[in-house]
Amino acid sequence: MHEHAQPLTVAPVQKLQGELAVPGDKSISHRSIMLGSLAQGITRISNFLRGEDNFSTMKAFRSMGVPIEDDGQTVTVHGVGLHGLKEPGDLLDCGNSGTTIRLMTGLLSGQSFFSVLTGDQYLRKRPMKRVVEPLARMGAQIAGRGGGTLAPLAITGASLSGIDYKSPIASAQVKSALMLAGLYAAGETKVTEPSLSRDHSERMFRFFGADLDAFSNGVAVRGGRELKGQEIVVPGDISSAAFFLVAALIVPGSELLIRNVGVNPTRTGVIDILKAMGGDITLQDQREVSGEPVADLLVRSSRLKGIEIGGDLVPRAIDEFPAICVAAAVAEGTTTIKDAKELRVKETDRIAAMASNLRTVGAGQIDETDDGMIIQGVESLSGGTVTSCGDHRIAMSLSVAALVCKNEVQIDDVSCVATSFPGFYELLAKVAVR
Ligand SMILES: O=C(O)C1=C[C@@H](OP(=O)(O)O)[C@@H](O)[C@H](O)C1
Ligand SMILES: C=C(OP(=O)(O)O)C(=O)O
Repeated sequence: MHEHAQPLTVAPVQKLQGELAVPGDKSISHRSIMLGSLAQGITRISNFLRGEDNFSTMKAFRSMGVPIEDDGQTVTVHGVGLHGLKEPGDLLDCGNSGTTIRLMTGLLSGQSFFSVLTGDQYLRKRPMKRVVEPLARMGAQIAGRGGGTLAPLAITGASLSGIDYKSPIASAQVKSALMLAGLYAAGETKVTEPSLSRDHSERMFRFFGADLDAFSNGVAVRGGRELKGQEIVVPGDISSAAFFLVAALIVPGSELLIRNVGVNPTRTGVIDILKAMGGDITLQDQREVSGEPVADLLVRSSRLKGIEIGGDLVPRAIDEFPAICVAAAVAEGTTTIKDAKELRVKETDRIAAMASNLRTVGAGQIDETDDGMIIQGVESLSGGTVTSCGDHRIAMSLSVAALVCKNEVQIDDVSCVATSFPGFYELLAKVAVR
């Protein structure tokens, strides 16, 4: 929980109607600051996500001597070149952001200085061995709590050599950490994944002129080539749009047009899943912006049915499972989620958090498994007092569930929503008919 907990009561709605645009993509916003900082020349970023996680990344680069301005419209990064970062004078605090700490661990491994990465109480519990271990094989010198598996992580810059890494998990954070280290490594750094995770790093590396090959299940980066500053327009975050997709599907009589959403195929698992459940979602005006596919999403309320979700779909929808659980809770029949063990090591254990909170608001039978859960849908939910567990996606998912509860839902702390979706409740109020 944040220092100042912000409890909130969410009441049911009649329906959702209208148009909205969700804020910029979190993953792409992080990467635009990182590559912009390492590039030569200026990078201008519009629709940058002004969420706490991205501010953590911004602050870290500022404290390594990168001038970054934000006039409220455009973020301007004055790149210092591949070898222009300066030793930070203090700890780099990554706050709640797994993406910041894991990508920075890779990036900092190949610098010529010492740095220490830490984060909040949740981040300091999340597994770091997944990046520390392959980076150590490249020659990185990283020490940390728990035998180097937990933050804070202390990194002594070292000279790195490329490796051919077969990652046991489909994780864009692991892949991207090695890609960033690869920019500084001798030879080629290759990462193969069990199934392709989000490929924003691959796309942005190419956009900035890095030397890389992307293939169906991974990427190879060759270091040394300077990057060039770019103009980046960040698409809306499909992970944020997901809350409105689920909300409009489950509240009868709703219709929403969500404009300007990133629909990179490595991220559209949530659309595939909701459509397979019977959801009426249409992609309109598909286009490409800064090397990323974008569309407007039209969603109409639908009678959903339970399905089985597993395999390659899971990494393509990893952050949307809390919202998908809400859809499953009011769908007809059984939804089975498997191959999703990664959900247990996010900001909180998202399997346990959703199972227990949904039970509290009157969901049907929910059984947790090691790598997922089995949810029996019910006609309607009742309401009650739930906990966000300090996790932004849990807070927003429970807020969506509240829209179809018979009674109000009290959430203990929604301050965490600012991590990825500042303005979420204002947008919800804008399209809610009460
Ligand atoms: O690379 C990224 O920007 C992200 C990768 C995913 O994490 P993993 O790499 O741990 O799957 C995702 O859950 C996270 O929100 C953002
Ligand atoms: C898991 C998430 O982010 P991170 O790993 O960057 O903390 C998320 O945003 O749902």
